[in-house]
Amino acid sequence: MFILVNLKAYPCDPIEVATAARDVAEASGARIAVSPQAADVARVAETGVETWAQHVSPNGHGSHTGSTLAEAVADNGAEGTLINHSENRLKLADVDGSVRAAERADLETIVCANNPAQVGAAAALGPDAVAVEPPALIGGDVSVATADPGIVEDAVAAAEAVDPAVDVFCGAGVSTGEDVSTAGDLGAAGVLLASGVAKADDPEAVLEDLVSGI
Ligand SMILES: O=C(CO)COP(=O)(O)O
Repeated sequence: MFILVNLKAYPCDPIEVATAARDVAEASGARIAVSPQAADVARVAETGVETWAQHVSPNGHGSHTGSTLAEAVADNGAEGTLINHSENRLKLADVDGSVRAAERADLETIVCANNPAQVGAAAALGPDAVAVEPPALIGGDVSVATADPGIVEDAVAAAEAVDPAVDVFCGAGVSTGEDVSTAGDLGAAGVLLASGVAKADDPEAVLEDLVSGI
């Protein structure tokens, strides 16, 4: 199970979380990545933790003010990127463009989706993985795998029907090792989470609990 910690725009210290994630990954052998804001990608990557962007633009170099180029985040140490997070939704053509831009920059890709139908559409675009995150459960206390196990199973089936090579992640409300374990039992290859770590008083303790469920 891959654990990806999305720091969103939370007011946490990205270096504290990155350092904790690096240490827990090294000690446990688990794959843990941290996804900071674009401005923090370089210094998070410098800690040695696997670093992901939260978004990349569909365009390449040129007259595109406000872009987050896949090439730029890759040059600054990112190894992958989220695309189409529920809080940063794109048009279908731009999801495709962002996946292609990430591929050109050798970034791994996870395309987020709200429901199994969108998972199928996202899988058709050929990312490395898709993630189902029901918006109503994001930021809540109950894990998607507990609150709505059927949505995870249906997402796994939807991706499998389109492209069995595309992994399926789930996210929303994940905060414990038991949540990780339950997600794995439903067929998820990993979890996305944010508030459980970004808002924690002791992010390292939360991460240690999370990897206990792998
Ligand atoms: O959106 C999420 C991860 O990308 C999930 O957020 P929470 O873990 O805060 O529910």
